[in-house]
Amino acid sequence: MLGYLSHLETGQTNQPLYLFPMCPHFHHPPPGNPLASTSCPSVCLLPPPLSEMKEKNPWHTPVTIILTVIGVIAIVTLVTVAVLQNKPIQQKYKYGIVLDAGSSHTAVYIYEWPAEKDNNTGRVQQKYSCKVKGKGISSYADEPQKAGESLRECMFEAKKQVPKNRHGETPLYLGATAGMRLLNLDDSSASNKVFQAVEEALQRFPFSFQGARILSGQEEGAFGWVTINYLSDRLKQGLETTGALDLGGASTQISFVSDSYNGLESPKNSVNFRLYGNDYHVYTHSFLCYGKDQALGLALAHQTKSGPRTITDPCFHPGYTQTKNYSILYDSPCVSERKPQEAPLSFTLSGSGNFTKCHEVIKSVFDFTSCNYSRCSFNGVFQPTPQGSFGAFSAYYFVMKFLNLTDTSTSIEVVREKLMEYCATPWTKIVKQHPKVDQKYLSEYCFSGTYILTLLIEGYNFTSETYSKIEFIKKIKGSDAGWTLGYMLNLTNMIPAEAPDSPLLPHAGYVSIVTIIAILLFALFILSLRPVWPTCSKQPQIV
Ligand SMILES: Nc1ncnc2c1ncn2[C@@H]1O[C@H](COP(=O)(O)OP(=O)(O)O)[C@@H](O)[C@H]1O
Ligand SMILES: [Ca+2]
Repeated sequence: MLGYLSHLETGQTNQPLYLFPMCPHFHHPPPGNPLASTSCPSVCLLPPPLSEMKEKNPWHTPVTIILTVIGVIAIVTLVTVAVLQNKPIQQKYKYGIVLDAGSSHTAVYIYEWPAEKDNNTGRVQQKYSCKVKGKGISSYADEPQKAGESLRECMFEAKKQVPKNRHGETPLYLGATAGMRLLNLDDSSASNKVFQAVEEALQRFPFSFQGARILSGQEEGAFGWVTINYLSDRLKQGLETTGALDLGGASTQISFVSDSYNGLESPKNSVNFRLYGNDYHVYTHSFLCYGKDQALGLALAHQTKSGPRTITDPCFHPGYTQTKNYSILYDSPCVSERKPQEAPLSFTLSGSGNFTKCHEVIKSVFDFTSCNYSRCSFNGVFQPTPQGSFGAFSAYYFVMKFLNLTDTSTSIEVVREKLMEYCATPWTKIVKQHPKVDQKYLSEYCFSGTYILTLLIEGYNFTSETYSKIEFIKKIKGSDAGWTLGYMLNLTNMIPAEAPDSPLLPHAGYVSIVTIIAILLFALFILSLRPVWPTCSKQPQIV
């Protein structure tokens, strides 16, 4: 609007309408006293009449217009530069590959992290995972070549997933766990041959192969702990940590920080870390032979001591039968010494689906009698009382998820009742209810569920209260819970011992401050023009 005062004739009332665009609102003068309302409100700077304004309006002088335009351009440029300068550059990623050679199967994990911030971590995440077809590498003891070949399909996939220009610098690790630990105990030359075969296979890929090795039980437990605490950002923020419970096929790990444990009572159960400026004394233990597949072997060995031809197994559903070979069952070093002297070739197992009896059988595979420390879990192993929250992953998750028991706010008594009912369900009904589930897994969920509960409550001494602090998890923020990420972070030195220096302000804060200052400067510039504006000393003229 050009004029700041207009007099419009309204069609019907012929009332003048006064418009003061510089005032906070327009208003009509009361009838009979048109001038009364035309006086400028005290807070409003009343502009001069149009004729005067045409001469004096500073906005209309070329210098002011140029200055304003320059001012606006300067502010826009300043803010744009501030935003762009500090904006993370188009992300480029680096990669790392870890093969988890477990007792039951091998999985390939690819991790990625922003290329320019290796050390500032909290940012490594799983990009891709591939489950190798077939069994774990330890099952290829008699044909090691095939162990190498089994990895090829997933490794070709990995080659596609990592950009070509990064292949050469991408570290590739293979870590083997309890399956290979057992094979190594049983036949070290066979285990060496398996390693040779997988190394040869992996070296053929364009990545930077860093070797294949067996992780110690301590490493497996401790890196699982690092993974879940890293993924939940507890390490970086110095928060109270979460314990880690990993249930594999051949071994199981428990790792947590306890106020009552400084590492002195049983040094072999202690792992110390300094991460982001904090010291952690982590209690960890790995029980070889107490993964769920080997534990089933222990339970079967307990029931076949005398070499019978048939057994009634309470951990399998009523109506379930299976013939098992004695030599295969007693092949594992976990039970080989207990092989009955005179046994037939095989025995037939018939399920009876009795949770209470199954619980008794499972309890018999733990030794609760000896303890040379202040407190033990089982088999004479030192363990402080479980403390804080826990993440339970791998087979803990698979089994409890299947059984619909991942909600740990459910009391232990109710969990027992549910298992009792599940185990007692006839096998034919179970198969009908789950036609798509692999029958090997399906037949064992009653055993596995009962084993998990026994391991946690009687084995590790979780109580009704501490049980509710366990969370059964598969992934955290899209990355699988497991030892592999922690293993890679450790080997690539990606968690700094000291807290990294962070910028004074986060990016958003920096941009906001620059913007506010720019706006204030602009406002100042506008106000600096104020003295040449007219004030309320003059009354508006009514035309
Ligand atoms: N869907 C599933 N249901 C039940 N158990 C599963 C499922 N997927 C994997 N598992 C079990 O999880 C365990 C994984 O153990 P694994 O990592 O191979 O052994 P370890 O860690 O002892 O070397 C195995 O007992 C395997 O049978
Ligand atoms: Ca495992």
